[in-house]
Amino acid sequence: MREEMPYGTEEGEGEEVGFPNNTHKRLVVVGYALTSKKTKSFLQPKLEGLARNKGILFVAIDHNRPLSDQGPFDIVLHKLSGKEWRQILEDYRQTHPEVTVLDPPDAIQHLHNRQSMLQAVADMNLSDSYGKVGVPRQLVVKRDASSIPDAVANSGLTLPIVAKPLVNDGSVKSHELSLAFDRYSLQKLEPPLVLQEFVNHGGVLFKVYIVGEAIKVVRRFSLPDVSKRELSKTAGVYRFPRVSCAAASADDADLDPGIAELPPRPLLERLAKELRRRLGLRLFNLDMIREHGTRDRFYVIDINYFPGYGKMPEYEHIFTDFLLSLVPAKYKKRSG
Ligand SMILES: Nc1ncnc2c1ncn2[C@@H]1O[C@H](COP(=O)(O)OP(=O)(O)OP(=O)(O)O)[C@@H](O)[C@H]1O
Ligand SMILES: O=P(O)(O)O[C@H]1[C@H](OP(=O)(O)O)[C@@H](OP(=O)(O)O)[C@@H](O)[C@@H](O)[C@@H]1OP(=O)(O)O
Ligand SMILES: [Mg+2]
Ligand SMILES: [Mg+2]
Repeated sequence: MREEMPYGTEEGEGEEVGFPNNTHKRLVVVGYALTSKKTKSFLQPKLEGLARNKGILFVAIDHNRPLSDQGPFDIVLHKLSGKEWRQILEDYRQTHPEVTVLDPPDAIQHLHNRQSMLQAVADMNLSDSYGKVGVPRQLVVKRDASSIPDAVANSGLTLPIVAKPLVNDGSVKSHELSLAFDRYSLQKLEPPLVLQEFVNHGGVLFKVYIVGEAIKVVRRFSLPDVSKRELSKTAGVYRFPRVSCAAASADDADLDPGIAELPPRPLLERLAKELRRRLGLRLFNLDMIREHGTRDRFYVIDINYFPGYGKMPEYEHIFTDFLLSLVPAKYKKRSG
């Protein structure tokens, strides 16, 4: 914790800090290591402003200086790739057990492979009166693209198939997905790949954002359904752009209620709670779809670490409350 001057004496601290006069406050210091794109989308003025009012200060981590020489931090927030950075964080966690590192690098690493990413969902086998949550059937092809047609036939996977790079490291390439209408065309793609059954879902997906215990769901436009007729008439593999990320929100669209209805809250609560535990993560989102024609059959198709929270409604309130929930009560601003 950093000890601060009494309220009002520090330049630029403004009138909104809200600590009583003549008392010392302790700021919760959050060091962040994010790409410039992420910093821009996440650390928006409305977040920094609200955070400051609540006694939270965001400080950029300087990559040219040892982490231990910086801070002291209460929390380290990060989304950077690379082995070197992971090692720096692991060492820092060992030497600074009092600092909350969001999230542990090895837990994040688990999401860097599209096969292991969904394993926790498959293992859960979640099914209750609110619905059933699974993952689409999938097959991993490590090498040798020429083996794909036979592998697909033997696995019983049905077409169309979504081909996704096995490695999900945030690179542009790791988001280059294709939709294949016949199994022979898949030979054109470059393994390592995950081949996943395409599940018709009415062209709308649910982004389920998780911040600690908080959950927010939004609708996004997604790939349209593929009819049997269309499938029988089409061949080839088609690259498709980053639909879910680029697509406009589908929250205000005039949609078929059977497609647009959000997944039941109790189901999401259970799913999120269990995934937080199994993945050891507190900051992630899920892409979830409802099988078209069903009311309660859901699939998780993607999990992302530290996603675009800037697009989550009320993220600034949710995130600041979450950060405060991580520090001991004595540091929190007293209300009233
Ligand atoms: N099994 C599937 N069935 C139907 N549609 C799918 C399936 N898998 C992916 N999609 C569609 O393709 C989009 C991209 O897939 P996915 O979310 O796995 O990729 P990503 O590159 O990890 O995306 P993000 O930008 O969310 O990280 C999904 O948002 C959805 O529209
Ligand atoms: O671009 P945004 O900030 O919105 O966030 C996207 C984020 O990009 P960034 O972390 O590089 O910024 C992506 O991460 P990488 O796969 O590239 O690691 C991935 O998590 C997307 O799902 C996020 O979009 P969302 O799922 O929230 O729509
Ligand atoms: Mg996705
Ligand atoms: Mg993803």
